[in-house]
Amino acid sequence: MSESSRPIGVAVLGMGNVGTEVVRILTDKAADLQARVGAPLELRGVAVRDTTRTRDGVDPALLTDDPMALVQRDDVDLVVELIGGIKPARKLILTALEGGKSVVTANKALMAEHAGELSKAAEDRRVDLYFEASVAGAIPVIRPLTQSLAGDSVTRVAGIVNGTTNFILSEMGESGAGYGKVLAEAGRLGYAEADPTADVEGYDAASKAAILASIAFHSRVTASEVHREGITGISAKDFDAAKKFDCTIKLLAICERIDVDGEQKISARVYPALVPLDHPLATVNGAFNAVAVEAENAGRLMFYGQGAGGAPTASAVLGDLVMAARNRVFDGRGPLESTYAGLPVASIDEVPTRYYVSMKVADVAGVLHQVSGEFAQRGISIAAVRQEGAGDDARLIVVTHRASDRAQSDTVAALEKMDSVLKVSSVLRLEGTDD
Ligand SMILES: NC(=O)c1ccc[n+]([C@@H]2O[C@H](COP(=O)([O-])OP(=O)(O)OC[C@H]3O[C@@H](n4cnc5c(N)ncnc54)[C@H](O)[C@@H]3O)[C@@H](O)[C@H]2O)c1
Ligand SMILES: N[C@@H](CCO)C(=O)O
Ligand code: NA
Repeated sequence: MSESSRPIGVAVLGMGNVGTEVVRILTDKAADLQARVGAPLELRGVAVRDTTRTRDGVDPALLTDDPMALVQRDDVDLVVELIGGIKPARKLILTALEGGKSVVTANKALMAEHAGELSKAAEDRRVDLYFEASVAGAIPVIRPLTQSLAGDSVTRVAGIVNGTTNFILSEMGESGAGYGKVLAEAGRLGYAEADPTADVEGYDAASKAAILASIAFHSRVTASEVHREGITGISAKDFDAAKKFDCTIKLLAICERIDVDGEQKISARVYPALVPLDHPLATVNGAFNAVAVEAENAGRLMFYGQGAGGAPTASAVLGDLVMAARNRVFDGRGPLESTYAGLPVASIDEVPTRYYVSMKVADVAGVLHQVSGEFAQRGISIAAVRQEGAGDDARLIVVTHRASDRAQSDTVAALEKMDSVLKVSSVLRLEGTDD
């Protein structure tokens, strides 16, 4: 062995759903990993909250409740951060990078807010910062975007990037199962975040959208710039309504380059939307994720697989770990952060969307005319109207063609004020269609 194939010291921070699987694979596959890296990966320590708890297959001597001391050890070359959240993860990663150690993380919340600071620290010390596991678990999306498509121009990245909400929506759509029960099951299966509000309110998907938009469009987009709506307002009634239009409901993350009055902007948005049953995303169920990428020369690419869960996510972490370790051995480096395009983020108001509006109306002559008049006044063309029920149960469902989201939401606000519209019961956007 050459001098460069000295063992690579690895520190793992956090031993929850993902950390446990990473440690297992590091141990079980040590020989294969060594062959792929060109040097042995040696686990120097595992930071946990409770060092007194025994953990299968882990030497208790490796456990520590002082992650900062572990990160600073001279014999640690690579740090794998799997604690999650901003504190203490940000400081630990910064310390590692500043100390000349490469970092692998699955932390989308952190990468979506602090990518600039962390990338700079990595560049200053010429070390790697990899985060494939932070978006869509096992599915390779970061590396295809930052490396395979580095010579193309990406126009759109869109799909299902949150396993927990997709699991909940799939169950609600198929069996009509109650929301709370399905969410608890998602937690038990290791899909949900430590605080599942991040999943169901769309924060997790918004973080992923920010990461995807940043790397796809060579700009910097943070989670707070992503328009975000969660799934807590979605009910069985919405699914019934969706079925009538041959659609299902999915929480989508959409990142696009759009033209706003001649200016190129980024639209990054997360919301539950109607998706036609014959669209590829409609059949992505459970904790599976799917990401469609459109690029000027490559055309359309689809990525599909397990977007959450300990072992699938650990697969992506290990992929990054092998890359970072090989770079140590062979003195290479992964791609740097690329933000040269510096595109601004569009407001949701500027984005062309399609709306589905279901309302309870007074069963009197002229209601349809009044309602369609509100859409027409704002230049919105109607694609379909359905009248259902009669008397106290008279309902009107309108599906529009594409128009600015501002015009659509203003129309809904106007409908809510009309005497003949008793209640706007459901408003959803419609995606996965051309018009
Ligand atoms: N679970 C998934 O499916 C999944 C998928 C992709 C990415 N991720 C990301 O991976 C990361 C970890 O997720 P997880 O599901 O394993 O979470 P988890 O809550 O199961 O694990 C986190 C672990 O970190 C430990 N911890 C907290 N503070 C600590 C500290 N100061 N020192 C040492 N340990 C500490 C906790 O005790 C816990 O065991 C998060 O950033 C998450 O967003 C998770
Ligand atoms: N909580 C996340 C984990 C994967 O990033 C999800 O459900 O998708
Ligand atoms: Na991934």
